[in-house]
Amino acid sequence: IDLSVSWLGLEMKSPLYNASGVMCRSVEDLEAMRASSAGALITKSCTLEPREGNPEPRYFATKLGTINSMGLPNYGYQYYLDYAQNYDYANNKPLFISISGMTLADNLAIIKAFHERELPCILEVNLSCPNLPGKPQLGYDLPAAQNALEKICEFYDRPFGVKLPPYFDVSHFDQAAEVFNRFDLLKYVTCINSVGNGLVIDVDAESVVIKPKDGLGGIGGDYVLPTSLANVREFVRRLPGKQVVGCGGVKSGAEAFMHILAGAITVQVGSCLYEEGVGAFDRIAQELKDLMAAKGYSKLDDFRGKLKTL
Ligand SMILES: O=C(O)c1[nH]c(=O)[nH]c(=O)c1I
Repeated sequence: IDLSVSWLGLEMKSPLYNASGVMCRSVEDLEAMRASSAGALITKSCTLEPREGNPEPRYFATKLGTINSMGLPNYGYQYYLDYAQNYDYANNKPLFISISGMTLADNLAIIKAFHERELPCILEVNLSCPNLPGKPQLGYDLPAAQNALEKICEFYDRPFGVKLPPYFDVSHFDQAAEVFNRFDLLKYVTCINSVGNGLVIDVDAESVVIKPKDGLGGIGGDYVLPTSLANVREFVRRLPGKQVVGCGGVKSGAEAFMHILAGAITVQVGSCLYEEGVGAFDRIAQELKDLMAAKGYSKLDDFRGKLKTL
């Protein structure tokens, strides 16, 4: 059974890697990801300056998934640029860099800094952080997203990706795809980021479970699987010549299989990785292999994008 993926001029031994934000803020985290059986690794979204993030508690897990309002805690883009400059690309799995500047100017400055160094890492522009009080996310302001992509593509001349929020209306899939199809160098989209501004309530305490935003936070885990699968399938249909990375609700081989069946080129693990640790990559990969063997598939292309309709 072959789980390898070739895309963006990269080779991955496994389609599985971390969702940005999970196990990727510190060098220790990134080194744990690099040492794991994940096929790639992506850094925590970074800003121009280091950020503490929101007050704690800012993350909480339930039986069905997670809620977070981290508030973009990160060590600042230079920390990740240093990691990217010292990374041994020839002998390691692919490295992705997530960027989530607080302003367009910040985003452009960070991207310029990476561009100048002509590193093999792939940039992923986060259009969808839902947890910055008072800051609407670009993913839900398509004219602003288009403007940002235009400004980036004025100078950035290498393949890159974007991290998208979930969309829920078919007209939004159409409108978003119309924007993304304008940019040839935008080679992939990652669907989805957390489902924004959910509210988890603790009945015993009669209280919310996280401090920021009076308890509102991005939802991940089992809660979001149908939404993430829909976003993958709808964007695969609408973005010819681009790839879609599946993210949301992956906790076993079955969900990884679903995402690939829906058309995903690779599959990210967030909530499950946060709760289980890097062993999740070995377990999920084995479960995926077992499922493929039972179905008579020997490689991912045997079933990728072949979801049947009725
Ligand atoms: O609160 C966060 O740091 C965060 N949390 C998320 O669930 N998605 C994001 O893109 C971000 I930047």
